[in-house]
Amino acid sequence: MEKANSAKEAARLIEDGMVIGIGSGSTVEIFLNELGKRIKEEELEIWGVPSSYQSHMLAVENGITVTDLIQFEELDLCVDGADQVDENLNCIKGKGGALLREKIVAQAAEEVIIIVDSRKIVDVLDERVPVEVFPFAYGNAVKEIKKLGGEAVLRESDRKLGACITDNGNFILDVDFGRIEDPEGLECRINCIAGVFENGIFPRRLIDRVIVGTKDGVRVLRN
Ligand SMILES: O=C(CO)[C@H](O)[C@H](O)COP(=O)(O)O
Repeated sequence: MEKANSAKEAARLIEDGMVIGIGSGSTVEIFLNELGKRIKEEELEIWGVPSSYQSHMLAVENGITVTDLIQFEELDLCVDGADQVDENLNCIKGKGGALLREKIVAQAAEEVIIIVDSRKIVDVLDERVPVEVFPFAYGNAVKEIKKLGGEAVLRESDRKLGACITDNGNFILDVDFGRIEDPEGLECRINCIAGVFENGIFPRRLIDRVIVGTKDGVRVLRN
């Protein structure tokens, strides 16, 4: 499986004593399970700041000492998945609804590594952009996003009635902007809307390396 190849390669890069940012999603889950095997076999001590309850629980299960950005203001490395990546290393993230904390741990890290399978690489980003919004700001945020050329849809929960609520108690809007020619500019414009906490555009300035899983191994894109 392609994503397993990228996750395993990232797990090999972790060194004893590192403090890492932990993204979220199914590829990160494979990464954590692989890292867990190394922690057990090689008796490594790894500290981690998880970006969601999902990765928090997986980190604990795999022997990572969970910590936070109060204890450490800088992380050695951050490993995370993505929903789309262009050849310049701009990414869209947030299908799992964890984008706010994911962007915080990415910014706190000295190096950010994205792990994906090859189907996620595109010429120009065009995936819907998740935007985490304070519920009180919902209607105004939809209107302001329209002015930026986006059609916003409230993400609904498939397990209960109504809105999907993030780990931080907020709404997620999934926004169709069509082709995104200026990811960095759009990222900033969305974040200027009152009540928006963060959005899923992770521009290339945040990303150092993308490990793309292929059928036979990996291909590495560097910034
Ligand atoms: O951004 C994310 C969660 O908020 C995930 O990293 C992204 O959705 C990729 O997930 P997966 O590895 O399951 O395809």
